[in-house]
Amino acid sequence: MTTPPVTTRRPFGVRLRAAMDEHGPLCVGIDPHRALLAAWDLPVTVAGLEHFAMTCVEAFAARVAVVKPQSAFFEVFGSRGVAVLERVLADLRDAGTMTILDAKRGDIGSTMEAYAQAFLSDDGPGRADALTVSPYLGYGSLRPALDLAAATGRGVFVLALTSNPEGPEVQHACADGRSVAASVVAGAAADNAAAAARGELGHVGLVVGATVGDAVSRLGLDLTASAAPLLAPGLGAQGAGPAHLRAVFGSALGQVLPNVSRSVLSAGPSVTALAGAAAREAEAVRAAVG
Ligand SMILES: O=C(O)c1cc(=O)[nH]c(=O)n1[C@@H]1O[C@H](COP(=O)(O)O)[C@@H](O)[C@H]1O
Repeated sequence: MTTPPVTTRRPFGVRLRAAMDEHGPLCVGIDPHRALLAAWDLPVTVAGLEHFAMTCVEAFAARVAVVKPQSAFFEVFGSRGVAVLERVLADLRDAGTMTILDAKRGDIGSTMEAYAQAFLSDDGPGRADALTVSPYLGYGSLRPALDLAAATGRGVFVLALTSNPEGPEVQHACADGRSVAASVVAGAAADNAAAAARGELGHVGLVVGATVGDAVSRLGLDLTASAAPLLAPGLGAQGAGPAHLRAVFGSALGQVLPNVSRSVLSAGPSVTALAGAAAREAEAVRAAVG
């Protein structure tokens, strides 16, 4: 049996709550789409990627609660792109800004252990404050990531109701009288029980898109009791707005961390314009969830 690491870092949910209170509950994505590189007059090369990503770091570090780099847009450039991603994470860490690495990992437990080491351990090269993970090999297969996150003061965001139109065919499906999404929420609630008892957010977050309409109530998901931070993508480019949040999340509104990527990034390449767009979005979501 391996000895769990000892951390002096405060629990993820506590740190996230403090960041949301300080800056407003907003996560800004760094998603260097080819079209955005072109719109910023940058070449679709590693140098263009690096310029884009470092401009985002300058604009958002110490200004927003959380920054979420999307791994795919770095991986597409190969190992040099991944090196840029690691620099983004390191610079945000140095600035004291929380990060969610959006890599949506999920595999059998023994492989999940390696993903956990890579992204959630204190010496992982791609370490972030939290990692997005996919539960479709079974919630329990995520155990190495769930436990290492807890031990190192980090978190995970487990896909529950994703923002894309194809999600419901899997996530609304029922077995033994409950939906797949409900079983994911139940798993998070069990892992967050101690934090819930302290009145804190837990280390196991859930992804619930701002685009899912009435699915939370229709499927009977008790998000409030789960004490899960709720990452809510879908604002802006995917059609949802801050005004949709109340209807989607109801009494769990205080746990919601909305994400925006393209709609803020399209304000670039000016650092001032990017920071301004993020500040306006943070104000809009604070007003909507407050
Ligand atoms: O896990 C995610 O962040 C995520 C889950 C989901 O259900 N939907 C979703 O859009 N995302 C991510 O959130 C970001 C949304 O980007 P925009 O649509 O440009 O705001 C992308 O990086 C997506 O990969």
